Order: sequence, then structure tokens, then C-alpha cells
Amino acid sequence: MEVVKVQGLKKYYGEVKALDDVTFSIFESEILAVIGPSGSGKTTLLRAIAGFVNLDSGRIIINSRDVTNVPPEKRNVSMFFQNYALWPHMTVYENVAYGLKIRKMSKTEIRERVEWALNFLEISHLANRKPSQLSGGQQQRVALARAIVVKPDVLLLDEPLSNLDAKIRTRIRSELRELLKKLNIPTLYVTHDQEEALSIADRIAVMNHGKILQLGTPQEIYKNPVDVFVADFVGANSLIRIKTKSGEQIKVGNKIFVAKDDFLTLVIRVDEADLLSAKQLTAENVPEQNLILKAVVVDKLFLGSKYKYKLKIDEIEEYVYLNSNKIYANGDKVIIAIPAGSYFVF
Ligand SMILES: Nc1ncnc2c1ncn2[C@@H]1O[C@H](COP(=O)(O)OP(=O)(O)OP(=O)(O)O)[C@@H](O)[C@H]1O
Repeated sequence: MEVVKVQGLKKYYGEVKALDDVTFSIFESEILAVIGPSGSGKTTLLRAIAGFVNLDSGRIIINSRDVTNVPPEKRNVSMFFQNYALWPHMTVYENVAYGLKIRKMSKTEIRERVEWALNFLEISHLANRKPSQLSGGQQQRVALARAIVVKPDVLLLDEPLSNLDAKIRTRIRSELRELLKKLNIPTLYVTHDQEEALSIADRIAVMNHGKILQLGTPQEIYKNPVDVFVADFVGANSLIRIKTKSGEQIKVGNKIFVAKDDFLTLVIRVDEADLLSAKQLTAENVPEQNLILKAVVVDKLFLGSKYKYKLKIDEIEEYVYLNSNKIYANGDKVIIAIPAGSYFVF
């Protein structure tokens, strides 16, 4: 069932189209991630659903109620901010209770709800501490407790893991997904980290210039990107643009493509490509269906477990960067073998 329905949202700031006709739904207990480069409109979208953006047009419906003109405090949505925005002078308990006090709930109900939220996030033992006495991960849990304690119809998370260091972030990803699933509250999850979105979300919306370019499961977005932007934005890629003419047939490596435009763009999932020495190019080592590009090693960077190679593709005078644990020297002739499904042509 649709919990949130967003229809034709538009928000322009002068020339800037922060939201440009955005339409989608969030379903019951779904985690929908919104990804996109800086300035693509992610935060504006989140703030619009929360009620903090004066829209130019469009409608927002939550649980069949049109809330487009309803003020934020009457929408029953919770927003979780990047910086947690905890009150420094209040204890954990008071921080979590705050939203319920504003809603003028009875003392007994407040106590029950706060205890439930603290318990749910396993932070009951921190109830009497102040935010300054907590680790980053603990503060994050308090902020989440505060967001869920009001039992919102929808949770809006803005870069919830960005304040944590890289190692903790990866661990907390799966924890957070489990928590959100247990909570059963539909969630809109804004992140600029596509790997985080792929691992946490049920579906992903990819935004650019205020538009949703593609909305689908992480697998769909990764395996069947609709355009060059989505293909390049998701995953680790190398992008090659070859000048050509619309309708022209062009040979790239062992394949022939037809250009749809004045450029042919090739996006390569570099982590899935294999780097072989030119001598290894046999039908056995490199199956026919792979895209096979002949290249020369121009430069390399040592990354610890592997090298990052700068390779010049022979026939098209273009460069590709890719990682490999095999060792080659500058000037070596190599083969880049890219399996079907690991490259996209636009
Ligand atoms: N109050 C405002 N006044 C003018 N322009 C704004 C305002 N808020 C946002 N914008 C512009 O709207 C566009 C979308 O901004 P938004 O903050 O939604 O992007 P974002 O995808 O969340 O970016 P980031 O990842 O950097 O947070 C940007 O070009 C931004 O400069």
C-alpha cells in the first residue's frame, strides 16, 4: 500500500530547478533511497515532504490525506538531520521525550514511549547522559530514537551516517537496515553515497537537476541504467566519449555499435573488468561475448592490495582507469576484457 504519494512537485529558486516535476510513491515499510550529486535536489525533496518548502506546484499525500498545505508539526513525519541536532543541555531521556511533550502527551504515555524507543535502540543505559558524553554512534541512535518515538507515518533521513567514520559506517549500515525493517515505518533515505543506498534501500531514486532520472530496485539501477548519467553515477566506472555521427556504425574493440548521437559514450564497470597481458588473448581466456579493448599501460599507482592503472586504448586514443592486482610495467601491451552486462553504450 502507498503511504506517501508525491505528485508533480516543483520548486524553483530563480533559474535553479531544485525540484522539477517529481512524482513517486513510498510503500508500506519500504526504504526508498534518494541519491544524486550535490545540488541535485535531494534535501529539497526531503524538506518538502516534511513541510519546510513552499512548493511552486504539486501535491503530497500521506496515508490518503493531502498534506500539501499542512504545517510540518501537523504532518506526523519525523526528520532525522545530518548533525543529529540534539539539545546539548538535555539528557538523552529529555531529548527523546521532547517531541512528545510538545504534543502535550500525558506523563505516563511519554514515559512508556521513551522507554520503548530507548529499549528498541538499546540505549536505555544512556538515558541520563548528556549528548557530549556520547560517542558518534550513540548520538546517532539517540537522534533515531527521537525520530521514531513519535511513531511517525514516514521517516525522513538526511545523510544519517555521514557523521560516522568510514569503518563504523559500513557496520552500522546493516544494523540500520535491520532496525528500519523491524520498525516497519516507510523511510525516505537521502545519501550521496551510492554504495550505502545500494546496500540499505529496497528501491533507489537517482536524481539530477531536480528530476528523478530512474527509480528502481538497487539491482535494476545497477544492471539496467536508463542513461549515461545513472550508469556513470552508480558503481565504479570509467567513461569514454567517442566523437562520431548520429546513426554511424563505429567499431570499438571487437564490437560494432551504432551511435544515437554525435557522441558514443561507453561506461565501463571497472571493478568487473579483467586486465590481461596481450599474449593471453585467446578464446579460452577471453570469451567472445566480452568487450575486448587493446590498450597500453601509461601509468600506475600503488594502492596496497592492487594497482590503479592508467591505460591508453589503442584505436580510439582514449584513457581508462582501472584497478588490478596483476603487475604490469609502463609500456606493456594489455587487454581489457569486460563481460557483457559490465559495460553500457549510450
Ligand atoms: N533556500 C534556497 N535558496 C536558493 N537556492 C536553494 C535553496 N535551497 C536549495 N537551493 C538550490 O537548489 C538546488 C538543490 O539543492 P539541495 O540542497 O536540495 O541539493 P542536494 O541534492 O541536497 O545537495 P547536497 O548533496 O549538496 O546536500 C541547489 O542548486 C541549491 O543551491
